[in-house]
Amino acid sequence: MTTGWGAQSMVAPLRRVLLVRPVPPPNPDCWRNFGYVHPIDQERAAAEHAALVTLLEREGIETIVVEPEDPALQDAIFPFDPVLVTSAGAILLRMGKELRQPEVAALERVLRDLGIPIVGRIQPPGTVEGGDCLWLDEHTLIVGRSYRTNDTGIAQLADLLRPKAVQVIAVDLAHWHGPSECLHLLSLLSPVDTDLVVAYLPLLPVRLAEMLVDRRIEIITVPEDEFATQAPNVLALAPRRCVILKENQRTIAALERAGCTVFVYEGREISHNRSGGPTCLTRPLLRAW
Ligand SMILES: NC(=O)NCCC[C@H](N)C(=O)O
Repeated sequence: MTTGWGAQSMVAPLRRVLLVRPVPPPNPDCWRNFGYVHPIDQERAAAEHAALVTLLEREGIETIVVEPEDPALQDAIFPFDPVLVTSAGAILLRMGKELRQPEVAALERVLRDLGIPIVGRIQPPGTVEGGDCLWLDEHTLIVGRSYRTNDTGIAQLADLLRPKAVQVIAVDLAHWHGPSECLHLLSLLSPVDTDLVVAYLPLLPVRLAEMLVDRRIEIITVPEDEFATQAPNVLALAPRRCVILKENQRTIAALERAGCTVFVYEGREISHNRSGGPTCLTRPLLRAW
């Protein structure tokens, strides 16, 4: 078993990762409250999730897989969002989507059991979701100001990270389809190497697009039709070794042309129905070179 924690990178080799199994829904109609696309097929969700865990384990990554006790936590399968893991320990975030707020306490218990120190937490009225947090390098965290992540939350996060020599840079996200739909910064972009990202350019904040150019980071652009199937949400297992939803064929081909080894998974239930890709389905606990 690996020990340690710290993941101030999106691309350093993934050593240890947390996943949360889909818990059977409390009633057949709950998908509507969560804003899902269609009713939940629990059997399929469980099978897709298990296949993703197997994929990661085959790559030699230590997986920690937990299941929530509370059936109301349907979105808990996205453990990327309630917590940020720094080299010093975990920062508990505060969810902008109210139905997801109890996930933070549930993950806090898991982290404590794993012996990972809690080094800070976002307090009300602040909100920050992990999906809006992007490590550009270990000293630079880009945070999307979205319907889920507010100014107070970003200011608190900056205060927590400043003593750890991390600069927080906020970028505004667009309205897109409004607050009822989930649009995180990581819905728009994923790093796959220190000098390569996959991104849907039309919605990318200009400040971030300019930072990529300044840093000479190459951009693989996601085509219009693959934005809908979450092609910009790609999980790097290591530089140029990544996981993406299988239907994104043109983005996969572009990644391969750029020298990436690409692993695919099926996510009709765990990703498309619930609007979250492989980054959201995993919470890296340790990334280390
Ligand atoms: N980081 C992510 O983009 N997470 C996806 C979360 C989707 C979930 N249904 C939500 O609305 O929060």
